[in-house]
Amino acid sequence: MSTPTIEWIGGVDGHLRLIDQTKLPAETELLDCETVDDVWWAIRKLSVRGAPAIGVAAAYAVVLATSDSHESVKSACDHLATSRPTAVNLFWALDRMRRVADDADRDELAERLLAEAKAIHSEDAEQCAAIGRHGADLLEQTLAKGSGILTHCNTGALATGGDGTALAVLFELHRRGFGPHVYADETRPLLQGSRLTMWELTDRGVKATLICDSMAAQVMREGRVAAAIVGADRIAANGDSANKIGTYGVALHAKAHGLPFYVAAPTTTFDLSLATGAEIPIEERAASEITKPGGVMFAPEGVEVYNPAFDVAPAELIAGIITERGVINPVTTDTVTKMVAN
Ligand SMILES: CSC[C@H]1O[C@H](OP(=O)(O)O)[C@H](O)[C@@H]1O
Repeated sequence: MSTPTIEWIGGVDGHLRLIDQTKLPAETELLDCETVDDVWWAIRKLSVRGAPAIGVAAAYAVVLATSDSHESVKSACDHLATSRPTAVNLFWALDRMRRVADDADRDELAERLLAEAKAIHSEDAEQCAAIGRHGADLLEQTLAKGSGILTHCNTGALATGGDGTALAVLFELHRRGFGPHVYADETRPLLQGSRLTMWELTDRGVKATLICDSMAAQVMREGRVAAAIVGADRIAANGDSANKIGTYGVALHAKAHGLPFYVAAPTTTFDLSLATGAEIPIEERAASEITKPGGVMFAPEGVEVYNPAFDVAPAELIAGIITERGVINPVTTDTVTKMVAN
């Protein structure tokens, strides 16, 4: 992927440039965000999406506020926090920006904010690389070369400030000559798997097969995959992990077929203030994403719709959580806290 998912253009008076992911794979359209609200809408519409990428984009958005006043920075952070509720990286990144603003004098505010946003971005890229290495080490030890590995949604460069989380592991396995065969769930209703993951895997030359979400159990039953690996949007202190809707089903299917189910996420995706996944806020999105995607009528007008964007895989279904610091296994409050707490 030659075009960066997220790029700051210019200096403190610059702007944020994003790939508009709602237009992929048909076209690679760039979105130039000049205001905080431009980024708010980009996050809300999933022009930029994926827990780490949302955090990085929000950090840069704070720089777009009229950053010569602390009050404008505070209101920008408060506004951005209302864009989407589940990915904890958004709130973690905004808190980091608030702390810098609190510590900065007025005449250095803009420079300090831009430096912090760039640091959040580069740190995420390093975390992605480390997750890729730790995950590839683990799967090389536990799976036969050339194994099929199932994944759900999109967790690559499009979802992060670097090479991805679960996809970073698959990219690293590919680089090492392990030859993974990736089975990618299309991931209804917004099709991040078919539109984005297949785009990224194809671009990198990774062997990949697209399946409907409803096919995951059969693919496992036929022995086509030896494991599943997914990302996360918020992980509670006991290891319960919120991720794209359908992930809980993948975890249950993996358990039923005796296959390991892994989660890959940076420590910035953990929320130790929540004891269990029951407390994770789950975003509900518009009915039209199901009934009229792209304006095409898929259901009668006015039907009742339930559209949660995420679900929670309980820790007991997770074989290991791959972080930039190493693998959490077994997944318990004790092991999570030991790995994640600073
Ligand atoms: C690397 S985190 C990616 C994570 O975010 C996705 O959700 P969305 O596309 O709605 O932002 C999905 O849960 C992925 O696993």
